[in-house]
Parts: sequence; structure tokens; C-alpha cells
Amino acid sequence: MNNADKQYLDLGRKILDKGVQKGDRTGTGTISITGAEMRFDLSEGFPLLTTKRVPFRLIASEMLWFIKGMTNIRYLLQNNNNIWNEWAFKKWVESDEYTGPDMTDFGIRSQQDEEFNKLYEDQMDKFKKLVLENDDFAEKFGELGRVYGSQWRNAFYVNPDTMEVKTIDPLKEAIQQIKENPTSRRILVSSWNPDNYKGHAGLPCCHHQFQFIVREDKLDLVFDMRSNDYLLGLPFNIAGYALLNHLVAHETGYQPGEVIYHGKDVHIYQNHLDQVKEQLSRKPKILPTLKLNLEKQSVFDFEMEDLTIEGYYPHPSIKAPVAV
Ligand SMILES: Nc1nc(=O)c2c([nH]1)NC[C@@H]1CN(c3ccc(C(=O)N[C@@H](CCC(=O)O)C(=O)O)cc3)CN21
Ligand SMILES: O=c1ccn([C@H]2C[C@H](O)[C@@H](COP(=O)(O)O)O2)c(=O)[nH]1
Repeated sequence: MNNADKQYLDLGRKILDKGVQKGDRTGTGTISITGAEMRFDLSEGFPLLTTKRVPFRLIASEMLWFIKGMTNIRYLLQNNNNIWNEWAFKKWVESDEYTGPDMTDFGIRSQQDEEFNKLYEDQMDKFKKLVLENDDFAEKFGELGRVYGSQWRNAFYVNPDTMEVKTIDPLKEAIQQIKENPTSRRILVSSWNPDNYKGHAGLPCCHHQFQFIVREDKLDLVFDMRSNDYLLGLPFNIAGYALLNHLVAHETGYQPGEVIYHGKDVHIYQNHLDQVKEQLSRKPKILPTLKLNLEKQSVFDFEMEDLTIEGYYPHPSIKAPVAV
């Protein structure tokens, strides 16, 4: 049995056994545990889970979106990636410019009310078309604000003594540190902003920091998640950071080592229980491998066509609603 699916399924069983029922911001309700660790050795294969089909194309386009410092969903839509739509859509339907039917609580209502769901899907189609085709609209409503891309590539630092503001490119600096100062224990990119508590920054980041550590000829990556959706988010997060580690290891001349996951509030949404039980009943298969276009050197030059997954023969996908 591959060790990636094994650890993931063990964690699912632990949440079901030991977790507590909790209300949450989305009104869905969860079963949650505090604290979890998993370790993925990238020499054993690429940790794209096999106990359900995990869409690598969506993970890769989201990761390239972060790496390129982008925060507008237009790039995702151009890559047929719809995973961030709801959060941009929300800004539009809550704005003065929106004149369609009332979309209050569309996340929950679209699951419970078939008639409403039709209205919602029409408005979402209209929204996607506008983001793709209308530059002004995209700039205003496709923009998610200071989400990962901006924190990774365009962070602000205010010197508390002089109040001078500097911009920093934390991912670029981290890569430079790996090259110039590989024994450093300070190669860290953090996306958490104290301001997140006030909600100014839109969506407070879930994977809020990661750190690179060079171990002999290998590059390890540790990533921390303050809050993690076991069924939908976690498989994306594991494979996303594994991809990032492959890309950075390639540029800096190391072998991809381990990707180490630290989860804090790790939860299963109440409306995902059947899906999780289905996945737990499945037998893991062999892990696939990731092929990079070796002609590209810099992490920042990679495009979708430079990334290929080979030997991926997963169980069928498992559909589930996302809590908004
Ligand atoms: N509740 C919640 N869970 C999340 O995982 C999550 C958020 N919210 N908000 C921000 C992002 C968006 N992410 C998402 C959103 C949707 C899917 C999802 O629906 N995945 C499906 C495939 C979807 C498709 O094919 O379009 C899957 O089966 O993995 C995954 C990650 C991760 N994040
Ligand atoms: O990469 C991601 C992004 C988001 N999530 C999940 C974790 C939570 O279920 C929600 C965020 O809700 P909060 O109330 O802000 O915690 O999104 C994820 O698992 N992975």
C-alpha cells in the first residue's frame, strides 16, 4: 500500500473516531481534531491520492497561479479551473452592481433548493463569462485581494521605527537563500497577516506558512495549515506543496526530499461523511510520478504544458459540495 494514501486514510479514521462535533463559519458543521502530521517522501512517488481521482490539472494551475503572484481568478478560469469561483462570486452578488435574483447564502441554498440552484448556476455562468471577457469587470470582481499569490510574491513590510514601507518577494528570496545559504533555518514564507482577524484581507489564508530545509542532497518542505477541509482541501494541499517542492528542488539543484504536513484544525464537514466513508473503503493503488520539462530552469517560467503526471490509475472521483 502506498504511504501517501495510507497516512491520509489513517487521518480520516482518526477524525471520525476521535473528532468532536463543531459548528463553523459556513453553517455546515464539522467533526474536527486538533493537530496532525503526515510525511510524504517524494522518492516514493508523487503524492496524488489514488483512493479517489484528484484532478492534478486543477492543483497545478492553482499552484502556478500562486507562484506567479496572481490573485485574479481570470487565470484559473482560462485554465478551466473553477475552485475559487464562489469566493469571487460572493463579492459580486453582495455589491451594488449586482442586479440579478437574491443570492444570499448561495452556498447552502444551492445544495438544498433545486429551483434556487438553477438560478444560482445561471448567475455563476454569467459571472464566469464576464470575468473572462470583460477586463474592467475582471479587475473589479475577479480579484480576490491579498490571497496567497500576493503574500508569496508581493508582501509588505512596515519598519516599526521609521514607518517606512517596503515590498518583498518572499518566494524569490527563499529560493535565493536555498542557493546561497543552504544550512539556514530561516527559509520561510508566511502568508498570515495580523490584519486577517479584521477581515480586511478578504480570505484569511489556510496554508499560512511553509519552510524549506536542505538535508544533505535533498530539499524538504514543511507546510502548516491553520484550518483544513479533509475531503476537498487536503488532497489538493498535499499535491500542491509536493509540486512546489519538485519545482524549487529542480531550480536549486537538490533532489526532492520530504513534504511534511502540519494540520491544526483538521475537519470533516458533516455533509462529507458518506464520501469519506466511501473513500476509506477503497484500496490504495500505486502512486504516479511527476515529469517536469527539464529545459525550464526557473520556478517562475513553468507553464501547464511543462508539468505531466504519469502512471496515475486512481479509483473514480468522489463528488462533494464545498462549504462557502
Ligand atoms: N470549504 C472549503 N474547502 C476548501 O478546500 C477550500 C475552501 N473552502 N475555500 C478556498 C479553497 C478552494 N479549494 C477547493 C475548492 C473546491 C474543491 C473541489 O471541489 N474539488 C473537487 C473537484 C472540483 C472540480 O472538478 O471542479 C474534487 O473532487 O477534488 C477543491 C478545493 C480549497 N479551499
Ligand atoms: O487550501 C485550502 C483552503 C481552504 N481550506 C478550507 C479549510 C476550511 O474548511 C475552509 C476555510 O474556512 P475558515 O473558516 O477560514 O477556516 O477552507 C482548505 O482545506 N485548504
